[in-house]
Amino acid sequence: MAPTPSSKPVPTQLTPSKTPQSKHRLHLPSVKNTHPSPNPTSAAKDTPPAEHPVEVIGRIRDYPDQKEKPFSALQISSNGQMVRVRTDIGYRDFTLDGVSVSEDEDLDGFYKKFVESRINGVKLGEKCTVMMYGPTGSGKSHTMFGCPKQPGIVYRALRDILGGGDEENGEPEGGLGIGTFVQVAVLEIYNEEIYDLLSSSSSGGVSIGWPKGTPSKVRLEVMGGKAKNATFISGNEAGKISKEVARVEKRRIVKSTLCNERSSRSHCMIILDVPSVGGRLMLVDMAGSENIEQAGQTGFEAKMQTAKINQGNIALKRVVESIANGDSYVPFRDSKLTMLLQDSFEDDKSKILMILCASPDPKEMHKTISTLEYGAKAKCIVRSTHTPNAKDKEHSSYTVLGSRMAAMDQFILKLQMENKLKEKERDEAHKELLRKEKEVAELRAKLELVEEKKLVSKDEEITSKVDERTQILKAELQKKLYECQQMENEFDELGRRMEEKILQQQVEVEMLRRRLEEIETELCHSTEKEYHGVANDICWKQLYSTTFRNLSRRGAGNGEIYGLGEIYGLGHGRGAASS
Ligand SMILES: Nc1ncnc2c1ncn2[C@@H]1O[C@H](COP(=O)(O)OP(=O)(O)OP(=O)(O)O)[C@@H](O)[C@H]1O
Repeated sequence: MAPTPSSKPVPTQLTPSKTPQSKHRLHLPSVKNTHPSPNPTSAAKDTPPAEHPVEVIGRIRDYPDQKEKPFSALQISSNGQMVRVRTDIGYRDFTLDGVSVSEDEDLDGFYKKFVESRINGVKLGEKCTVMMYGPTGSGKSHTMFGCPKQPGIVYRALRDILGGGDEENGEPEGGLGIGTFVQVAVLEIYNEEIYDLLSSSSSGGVSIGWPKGTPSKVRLEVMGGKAKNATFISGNEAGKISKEVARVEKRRIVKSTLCNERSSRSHCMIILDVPSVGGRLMLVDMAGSENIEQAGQTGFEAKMQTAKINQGNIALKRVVESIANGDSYVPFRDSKLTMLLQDSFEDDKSKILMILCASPDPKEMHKTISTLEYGAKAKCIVRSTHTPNAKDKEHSSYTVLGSRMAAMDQFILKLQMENKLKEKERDEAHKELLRKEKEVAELRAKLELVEEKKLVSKDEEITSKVDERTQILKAELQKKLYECQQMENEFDELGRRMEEKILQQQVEVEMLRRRLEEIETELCHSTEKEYHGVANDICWKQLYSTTFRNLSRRGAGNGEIYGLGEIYGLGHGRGAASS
């Protein structure tokens, strides 16, 4: 565990400097660190041992210009718990829980010495808030986020909680770099508004100080000390979550001031939850605590901005003072920053590690003194378990009730406003619904129309197909009829020609028969004659029988046409017959 004022006694003797090379080291008589409460009533005899929930560590940055180092305005006691600030008229000493000089102790050493034990506590279920406080350019963001060579608290804490590998050496621990499951939210508080840096909404947000086309930031409200509806990234891979945090951290609003070329104009809050054990780590990089003139801000708007940025710092200062003074009312509601930090101060299980950043430059002396004064006040915060007397009780309950009522009034007012907004949203949603319903009805009607048209066109299609088919069939029928007609005509022609032939043959046969008769008659006449009769008779009889044999064998009955020559056996072919 990191040293706490109550747990680590401060040596009363001078101790030799362990790091003689440091020009900040000084042999100072150590002050007994008794943490006297500024409220004398709380220092009663029977008061139980007080707990100091705020541990204050000083971190002195390097000289901005390494070549021309001015004489340091700061000196650190050998026990590393006291800072002496040299002023023109003397010096002022501040006792803290630890002081680290960047020149002697790099970020790794600083983390291991003052932060690591807190992070280990979170892994076991503790709640811890680490906040960076100091003027602009004093090294708050450097300590919190680091630089390419040295990762800052944020990335070291992520690696330690998630159990990732040694990224510096490029070696994953356990080979995978995977560990405890965490949920991380990244918020920005600018101009008294909370923005969700993880949200990538492209609408409904605002994009201030951010190039066109990049997703705008989403504004959040505080509800019950927490940012309502904040986006979380969750997982167990340190590398992935670190990359995402580094990416969105760049979305913070920065501006060049006299004191810092890239000055954070907003407070940045990284909230890391370890759900398995109920641990919570809040890392807060606050905007510079400079005043308007020192920041070199000119113009009404710029001054107003710086004033608003300072509102968080001033409110936190008042909160610290109120708690340290033991006031019954603590003005947490004075700024968004303090509203979100209320749990860190009020939850008995929560611890705060306040890192005061300061420059050794004598020109920054006044800012350094103011920062250290603030730290000294924070160190005075005690959490006692004392039981107040009746009068105290009555007074405090009256004040508490009053403040609670005021807070409730504010809450009711806010709820009423939210209600009105919701009603407006509901009305708009209703109107939208009606509009959509109308659209749906119109679309339905259109659909029905299209379907009807489809049906009609289907009928038409069928009819046209039937017509087409009918036409084809008709054409085929016509063709067949024509062919039949042709065949009939041919048949008729053939029949007619056959009849003609038969007729012709009958005529020829008749002629032949008559000729035969004539021949027979002639033959009969000739029988009466003596000599000539026998031979001729035989000859004509032979001719007669041959002719009739031929006729009966190849007669006109088979459709063939023969000439007379052929019938008489005198020659072949039609030519012969016709001649
Ligand atoms: N210990 C250090 N070693 C080296 N450089 C440092 C150290 N501390 C701060 N710086 C450098 O000084 C410059 C200002 O530091 P940084 O931005 O961290 O200041 P800051 O306190 O966060 O200022 P602001 O409030 O304006 O944002 C940066 O360029 C940073 O890298």
